[in-house]
Amino acid sequence: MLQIEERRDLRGEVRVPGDKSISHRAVMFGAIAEGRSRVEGFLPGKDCLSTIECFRRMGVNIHRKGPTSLIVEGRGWEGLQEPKTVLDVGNSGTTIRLMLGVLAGRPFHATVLGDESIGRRPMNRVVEPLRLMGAQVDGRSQGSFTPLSVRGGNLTGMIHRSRVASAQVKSSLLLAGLQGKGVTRVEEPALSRDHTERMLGAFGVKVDRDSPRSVSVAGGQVLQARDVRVPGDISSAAFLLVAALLVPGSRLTIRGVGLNPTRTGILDVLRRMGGELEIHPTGEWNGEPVGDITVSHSSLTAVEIGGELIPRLIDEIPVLAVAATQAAGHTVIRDAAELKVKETNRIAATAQELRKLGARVEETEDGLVIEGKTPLTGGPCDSHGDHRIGMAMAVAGLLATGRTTVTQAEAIGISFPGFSTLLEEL
Ligand SMILES: O=C(O)C1=C[C@@H](OP(=O)(O)O)[C@@H](O)[C@H](O)C1
Ligand SMILES: C=C(OP(=O)(O)O)C(=O)O
Repeated sequence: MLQIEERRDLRGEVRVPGDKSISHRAVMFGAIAEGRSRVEGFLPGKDCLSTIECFRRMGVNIHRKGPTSLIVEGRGWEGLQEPKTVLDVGNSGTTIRLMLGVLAGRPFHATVLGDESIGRRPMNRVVEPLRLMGAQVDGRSQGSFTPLSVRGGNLTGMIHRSRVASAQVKSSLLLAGLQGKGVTRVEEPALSRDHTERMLGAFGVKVDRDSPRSVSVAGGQVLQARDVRVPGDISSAAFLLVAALLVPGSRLTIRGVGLNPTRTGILDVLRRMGGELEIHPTGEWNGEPVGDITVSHSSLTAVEIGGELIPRLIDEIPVLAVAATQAAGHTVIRDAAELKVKETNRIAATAQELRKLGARVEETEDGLVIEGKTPLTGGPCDSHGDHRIGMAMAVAGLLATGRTTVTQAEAIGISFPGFSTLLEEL
């Protein structure tokens, strides 16, 4: 259980752990590449450790050289081996969906499963197109849910028009497409995070950005090993940004944060709300922009958000809702139905937990309406086993009067190991 006391002035200069999306891809792409890749700044969160374990089970040697440093001995596509035991992705949607794209083209059988939460998340969004490309996939409810059983095959490229803006779907199909005949193109309703496109490029793959919402790869391409330096995770930084905006007297600098424009929706919205944020780009690490962010306590006003902005801040919505409780007016979040199929139903969990502290939050079909400014009163909350809900409630606890407790707080280690220690040090 995490205990949080009301705080004054969060001050200092910090770094956040490595980007989760980029860490997963560094391990996977390193594993299927030819040669040895070194990864620095890797996120040692539980989800990324699940990715390491799954690829080890396919015969890939991955050496941990320290908490955030790895060597991946790539085996090339052909070198991946049939796993002798199940591939357990734990709580990680990114691991399972991207790995299914890899498995779809491998000439062996694999059984894939995860925890209870993974068992509720829709897999048909990747299973159906992968079947159309030629993979054999079966599983619970006709392969819509884990456990899944995959026998990879000879794949043929296809054009897939995704109903959802999902980087996991896009990445899975591109990974399958690289192993298939012909071209695979993925079109999405709005641009989702593009780390796969950027990192495949860095590994020597030709990726065509046909239009802002459409990307394609030709099959038969090989990845060449390369070293990856992982920027700090802007999704983790978001918790500290919101905390510093809301706690009076705060001023905080976060260094070395990824500033990929497909991920910076949270910065745009916090600024629109009146948040004082200074953003200093410092360079590019393997095709990913990086910089420092300084944030100061600010008074906020409500905003309405939806449309193409949503995929650019999808994981930040629970903590954005915390910010909205302190913004004057009604904050309206729409077009975010995808939140219902994350680790938990994040629309319901955010509303339920924030209300426990006195927030005025209404659930809608595809989002939330939050009324501010509302004083929060400390009390017992629960993470629902969802790291982002746990951290959002911890941030709420920093401004709520008295003491807030968060049960099932161990979930935070999925993406932000050291979160509570870092908060204490500020
Ligand atoms: O590709 C990725 O690394 C991710 C994509 C997003 O999911 P969807 O692709 O389901 O939107 C995001 O919510 C998740 O945390 C990580
Ligand atoms: C949704 C998330 O991750 P995943 O889909 O990889 O489980 C997240 O980290 O918020």
